[in-house]
Amino acid sequence: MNKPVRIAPSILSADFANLGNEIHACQGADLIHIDVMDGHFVPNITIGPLVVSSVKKITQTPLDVHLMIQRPEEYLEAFATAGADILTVHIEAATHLHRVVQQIRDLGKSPGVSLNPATPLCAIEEILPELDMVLIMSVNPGFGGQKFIPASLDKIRRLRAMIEATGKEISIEVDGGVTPANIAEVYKAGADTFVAGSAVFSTSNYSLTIQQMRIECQGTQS
Ligand SMILES: O=C(CO)[C@H](O)[C@H](O)COP(=O)(O)O
Ligand SMILES: [Fe+2]
Repeated sequence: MNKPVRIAPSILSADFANLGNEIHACQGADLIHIDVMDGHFVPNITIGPLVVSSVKKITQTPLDVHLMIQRPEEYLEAFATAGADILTVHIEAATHLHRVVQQIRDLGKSPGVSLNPATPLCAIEEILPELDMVLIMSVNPGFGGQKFIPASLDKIRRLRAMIEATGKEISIEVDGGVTPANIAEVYKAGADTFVAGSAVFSTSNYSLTIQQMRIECQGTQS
């Protein structure tokens, strides 16, 4: 069976002064990816729950909230109330990861765990069966518009094998430097969910770019 394809435009690269229209122009997106940065875990500050709740009011597309923050447990409820559908925390930022994942479930949200490029897959071995999604960072988190780190492909392949061994359906999301030119390779490696910030928002027709990225993946299916 062919793997599903989910395209998640990252609003980090959108025009924040025109955010509602920017999101509406992403017709065909499966998720809206929202990058939350605290200036501590990563060297940048972006969006809080207030913006998430405004976004929630103007779109029915599920919100994929990527928390690049220290002490994520202190903010989960605020982001859940604001309208996040998926809440992804970084393994490097959560000391009691099992408890954090449980908290996300208890809030009725879908839990994801993200790994920085230098974090080995063995770090998620124990928690993997509890997750709905693993987010592989294919750049160092903090900024949009960076180049895809090629070693991420092998990491995705190895993660797909780990997931198959659990017998569960767990998504692999890839974030950073994904473009129409490399998405097919990332899909073939085993990913099913693709964040695209600059690759979407630097084009004149976001919807068409999203469609093109999906077609690139489907072209690899037999
Ligand atoms: O989490 C992120 C950065 O930390 C962003 O989601 C990511 O960088 C998307 O931007 P681009 O597609 O331009 O690389
Ligand atoms: Fe992200």
